[in-house]
Amino acid sequence: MAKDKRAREDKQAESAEKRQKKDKKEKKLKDHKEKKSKASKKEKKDKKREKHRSTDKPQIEVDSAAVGEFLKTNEVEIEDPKKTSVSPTLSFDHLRPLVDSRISSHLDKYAKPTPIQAVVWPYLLTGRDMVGVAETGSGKTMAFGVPAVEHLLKSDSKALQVLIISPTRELASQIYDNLNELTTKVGLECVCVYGGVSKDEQRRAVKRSQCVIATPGRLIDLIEDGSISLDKINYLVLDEADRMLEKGFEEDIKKVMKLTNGNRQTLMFTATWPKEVRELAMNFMDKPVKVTIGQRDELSANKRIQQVVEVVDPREKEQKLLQMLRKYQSGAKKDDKLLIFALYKKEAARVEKTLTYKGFSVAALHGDLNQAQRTQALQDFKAGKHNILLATDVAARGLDIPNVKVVINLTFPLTVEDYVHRIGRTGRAGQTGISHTLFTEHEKHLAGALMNVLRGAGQPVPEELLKYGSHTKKKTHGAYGAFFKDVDMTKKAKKITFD
Ligand SMILES: Nc1ncnc2c1ncn2[C@@H]1O[C@H](COP(=O)(O)OP(=O)(O)OP(=O)(O)O)[C@@H](O)[C@H]1O
Repeated sequence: MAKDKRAREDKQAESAEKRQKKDKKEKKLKDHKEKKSKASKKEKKDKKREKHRSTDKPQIEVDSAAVGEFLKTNEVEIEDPKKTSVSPTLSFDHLRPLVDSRISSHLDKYAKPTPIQAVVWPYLLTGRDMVGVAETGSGKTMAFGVPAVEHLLKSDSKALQVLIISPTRELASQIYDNLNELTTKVGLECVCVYGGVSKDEQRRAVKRSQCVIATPGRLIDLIEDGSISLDKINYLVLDEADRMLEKGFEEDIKKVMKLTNGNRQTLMFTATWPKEVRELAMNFMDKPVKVTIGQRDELSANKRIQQVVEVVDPREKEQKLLQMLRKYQSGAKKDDKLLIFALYKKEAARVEKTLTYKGFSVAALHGDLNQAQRTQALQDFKAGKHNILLATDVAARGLDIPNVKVVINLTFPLTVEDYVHRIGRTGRAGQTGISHTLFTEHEKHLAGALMNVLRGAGQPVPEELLKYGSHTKKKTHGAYGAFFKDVDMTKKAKKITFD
């Protein structure tokens, strides 16, 4: 009996083992099939993506010696994991065969592409993901804007496909103005979506647009109330990308990215690209080309800006400010445009009052003002109605205000990246400019990083700055992202309102 039982058990064990082996084999086969089908789906997707993006017009042969010279003089660095061979569009003649004639004719107002435009256009027009780093005022808006419009023209769909995200309302509005000229010309529509103003018109415009320029807060509001859908977005730009990836915006960006088309082309543009945000950036891109103009991976300022740094006692700052204003707006320079940066909203409001009282013509731009006041201040400064603008870091990035001759840093910003952006409001599009910075012991932890920027741009380092040593406090991921954030002031207060 026992023998029979054991034999039965042996048989059962044997068939269980056989079944297990069979299951294993079947699972392996199934996995293999799934993998294969996934790979072929991806291949098809990639092919479709390339086909959709690639240009079929013949490219003009570019003189390789001229290209070599161009890359060298402009200190161009290109890191391309796919090692694609493309020639920069050194002139608009090189661009013309690659884009719709209405786009190239729109650019006729310029003599030639700026270096960042020349290098990134050929890559972007073939659908590559991109990190583009180039100095302030070097034409990055059109660097991503021209391929965006060409991308839309190549598409058969009239759906919302291009999304450009910016950290501030004023910058979103400026990008909109730039792109709207171009999209109107080619029969497409753009919409600008930002907080502080009514949503109704934005909702209506979204319905008929192919391109949206947005600040993250209002964009998410419109997504949540069902007024905007991102599932067809297949060309996405983060302008001021390092700021957009900082704490404060990071979660919003992650949310937005998830809702866009998985097949999307992703672009990140900025003048400063700190190491702290690079890893996060890579999560959103597929083998991006990285183009750097004149930076060599270091934080660097526009070399056409003369940088003056004065180390002062914090109590002397306002006195010094008055001296500077007299100096920079004297005689023939009396109508020169001057931008003063404060760090805090209250500080900006107080100094504006003092200067107005002393007879200066000042406009103010900071987060304690409502959107209408902010827009008016910027407009008045641009139009020359006021020749001084007193602002917080809401105006530090991206704003392209013609003829700002001098930038004054009354209070040093929280990071040296912000310093580079602030002073970059002058010396734009090939012009020169002056920045004058008051530096106090409160900022001594930034002295080392500031000295590096000064040296990198061939600017003098004041003796008094040296006394703080070259100690550089490492920038933390959330250093300023949490400090500045545009919030919708029409919304009930459920978020903390930063400047
Ligand atoms: N090819 C060109 N030639 C001359 N000027 C140009 C060209 N392309 C753009 N510009 C002008 O250069 C100025 C600066 O451009 P833009 O605002 O795009 O700079 P940016 O690189 O984005 O600067 P920031 O880093 O401060 O945001 C604008 O006034 C723009 O009209």
